[in-house]
Amino acid sequence: MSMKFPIERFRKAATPLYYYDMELLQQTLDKIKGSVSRYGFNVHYAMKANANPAILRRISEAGFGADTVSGGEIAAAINAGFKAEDIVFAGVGKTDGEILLGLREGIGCFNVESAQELEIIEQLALEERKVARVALRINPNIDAHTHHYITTGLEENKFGLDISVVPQMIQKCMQSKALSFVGLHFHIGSQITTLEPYRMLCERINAIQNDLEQQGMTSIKSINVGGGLGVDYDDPDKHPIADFDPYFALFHNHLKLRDGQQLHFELGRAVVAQCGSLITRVIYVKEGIGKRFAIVDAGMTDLIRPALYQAHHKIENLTGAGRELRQYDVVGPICESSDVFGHDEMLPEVHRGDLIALRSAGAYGEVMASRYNLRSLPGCIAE
Ligand SMILES: Cc1ncc(COP(=O)(O)O)c(C=O)c1O
Ligand SMILES: N[C@@H](CCCC[NH3+])C(=O)O
Repeated sequence: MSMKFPIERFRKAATPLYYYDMELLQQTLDKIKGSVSRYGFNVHYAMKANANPAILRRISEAGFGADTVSGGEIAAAINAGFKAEDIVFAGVGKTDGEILLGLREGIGCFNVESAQELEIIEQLALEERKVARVALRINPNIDAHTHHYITTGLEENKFGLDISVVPQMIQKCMQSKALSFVGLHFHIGSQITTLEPYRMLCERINAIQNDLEQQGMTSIKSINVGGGLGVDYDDPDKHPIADFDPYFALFHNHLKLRDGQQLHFELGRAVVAQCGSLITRVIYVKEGIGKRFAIVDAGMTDLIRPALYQAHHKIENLTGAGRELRQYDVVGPICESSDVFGHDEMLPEVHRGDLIALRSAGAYGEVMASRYNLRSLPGCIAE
């Protein structure tokens, strides 16, 4: 069964717009909370996936923390009601200004990605007379078997620290009055659709913990395993809520947490992807040579995932019920040949003015929109 869309609202609205089904978001949040509370785990929502204020507020009200990657995200998280101590801050290139913001707001943790970054955080914390809580992000060299552009835990990737430098960085934290070491951070990639990479991650973390303990380092209070759980882009109505139970159970079963150690997750896509759709209007239908194009008013500026990762979002003609199926390339108005949402899509005959939904667009959709071609940013209905 397809999602129920408020089509009459869309008819009156300017398009393109992002539509968020807030009830589905709430059900997803309830499901995650039920699932993690069984094990006492924590979730920091990776707000890079979607920082729409209505979405952020709903997620903060549900009691999640926030995983941020910029000063802008820290500020937006605080505005949306996330408590500073529940905010973690990752990223390979934190600027001095962003670190200062994190220190002054008193965020929960800096996920540190290089030895030089640790030096700078220490120096700035000393100047500010603050203690920075830090976790070290380790690159576990695990293949997440996902798109090349969104794998993050391989040695060739820029993210995280090589394990060889971690003991001396923990020592540095122990010796500094401005640094407080809280734990280890990992994140292996995004849109991961099998649990095997996570099982490997658990084994890797178990080995790392054993090694560090043998070197006398026993003060790891928290383990953060990042996010990455994938969603079903092919059939969003079959799986409107991702398979959270086996995912959390895997960590419960395979990760050897020490007494009192906390486990954190940083899920983004699996929280918000399915509640969002990009709604666009057909401007023209054009007969090409051996092709028929449905030219819509949304483009790669509104949803860049197809152009950037060859991703496919399910396409539905919301206003074509009862019409015969015909084949279309669904394309946007941008002056780029990659501005294509779908090739050879079978859709109920498309007419000018029809409303089209690009499904599963709640994650890395609106937040990645740009003004290329000096277009306006897409609108939004969240209800
Ligand atoms: C450090 C970190 N944590 C969490 C996430 C969230 O990933 P996802 O949206 O795939 O759950 C990302 C993005 O890949 C990330 O870079
Ligand atoms: N933006 C990507 C995911 C990147 C995740 C951030 N590390 C996507 O749309 O799939």
